Amino acid sequence: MESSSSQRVARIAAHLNPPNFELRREECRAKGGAPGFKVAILGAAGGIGQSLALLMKMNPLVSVLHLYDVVNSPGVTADISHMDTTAVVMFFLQVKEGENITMLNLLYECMHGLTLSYYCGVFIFQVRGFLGQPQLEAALTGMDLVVIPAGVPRKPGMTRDDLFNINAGIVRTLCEGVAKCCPNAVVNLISNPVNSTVPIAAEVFKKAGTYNPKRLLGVTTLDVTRANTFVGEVLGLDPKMVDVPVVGGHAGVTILPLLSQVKPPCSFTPEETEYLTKRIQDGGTEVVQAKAGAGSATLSMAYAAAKFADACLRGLKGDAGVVECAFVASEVTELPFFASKVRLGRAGAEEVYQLGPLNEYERIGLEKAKKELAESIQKGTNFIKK
Ligand SMILES: NC(=O)C1=CN([C@@H]2O[C@H](COP(=O)(O)OP(=O)(O)OC[C@H]3O[C@@H](n4cnc5c(N)ncnc54)[C@H](O)[C@@H]3O)[C@@H](O)[C@H]2O)C=CC1
Ligand SMILES: O=C([O-])CC(=O)C(=O)O
Repeated sequence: MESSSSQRVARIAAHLNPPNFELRREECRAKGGAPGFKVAILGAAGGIGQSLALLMKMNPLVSVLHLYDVVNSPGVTADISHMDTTAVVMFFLQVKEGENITMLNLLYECMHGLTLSYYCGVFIFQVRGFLGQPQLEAALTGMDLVVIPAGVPRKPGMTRDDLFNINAGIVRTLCEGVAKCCPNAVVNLISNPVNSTVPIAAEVFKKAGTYNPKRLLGVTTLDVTRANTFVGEVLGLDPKMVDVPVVGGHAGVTILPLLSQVKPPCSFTPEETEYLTKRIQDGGTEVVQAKAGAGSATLSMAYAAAKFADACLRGLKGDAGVVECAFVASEVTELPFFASKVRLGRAGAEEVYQLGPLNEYERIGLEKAKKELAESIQKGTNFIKK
């Protein structure tokens, strides 16, 4: 029989390593085997990258965050690293066989006045910064998830395709790094034009012999968050309650909201359908014009990217039923890539869902979307192949 709770804790602590109140620095480090995923953001000092880094720093599924950019990443890293979020606390008990000590006993005793660190390993969230091409490999090595918002944004009057000439080369270089240093990582590609940059990434990975279509996902979540918001406004519902599938791609008419499949089930007048479809398709342009030369959506995009990255991590962790729209390798249409709902799991995009029944308005929209998508996909593929 234990004479008192504190004696018992002292006895447990004698079995721990280190057996004192001080945590050694190396024991505070998130490392192989520590809980949580390793995530890199490439383009982390940009408009999207900075806010996304902040949101990922708050995600309890992440234990290591690498921030890479060609400019300013040390400053962003120093700044983000001072956030006191997410020390993932994990018990590493070394209780002798037959000691019959449960977690509940321990928690109870913690609550009775002894410091938690006395018998816990604390894996502190790490943020590390990487600057410029020579540090790309270090930034990528060992990552589970790589999120790529690197590249130039639109100015008023430009299409996303106008960004191709600059962003195609940036995406190629970064994906070559992924193929070399973390070929099994899940990649979330944000850089525009997504309809072409995803095919570019696929060709880079094929060339390197590392292509796994389940692990390459173009991020179209912002189209969904816009659709949920605008539909919520029309219906007078909290957007959190609304689920609008948005399929196709991520530019103009390739963005196809399926308003006939909105949850909760509802109907729209032809005028509402026309208004909502146009507003969702032109959501990016609406922000570009409002920013008047200062870039495109960054805050809502960082929110959407963080939401999508979290879904990917929950899938990797083994959570069931994680479903999001994304632009992926697909057999849903005759095109090699298409955005639709996908189920995220340990393998990445484990299942790509069919579109379901479309109404006449959506069938016409689908044909327009496929025509433009085919050209954008071919352009991306040719950039690497030719
Ligand atoms: N998929 C989507 O739904 C959305 C995509 N975007 C796209 O995301 C991209 C980034 O947008 P913003 O963050 O607003 O632009 P930004 O200009 O604010 O930031 C881009 C960052 O990328 C960095 N960068 C440039 N070349 C790089 C390289 N070779 N390696 C690493 N980093 C590099 C820049 O230094 C900069 O910090 C744009 O292409 C934009 O069109 C934007 C909104 C939504
Ligand atoms: O419109 C842009 O250029 C940025 C973007 O992709 C979006 O906001 O959906």
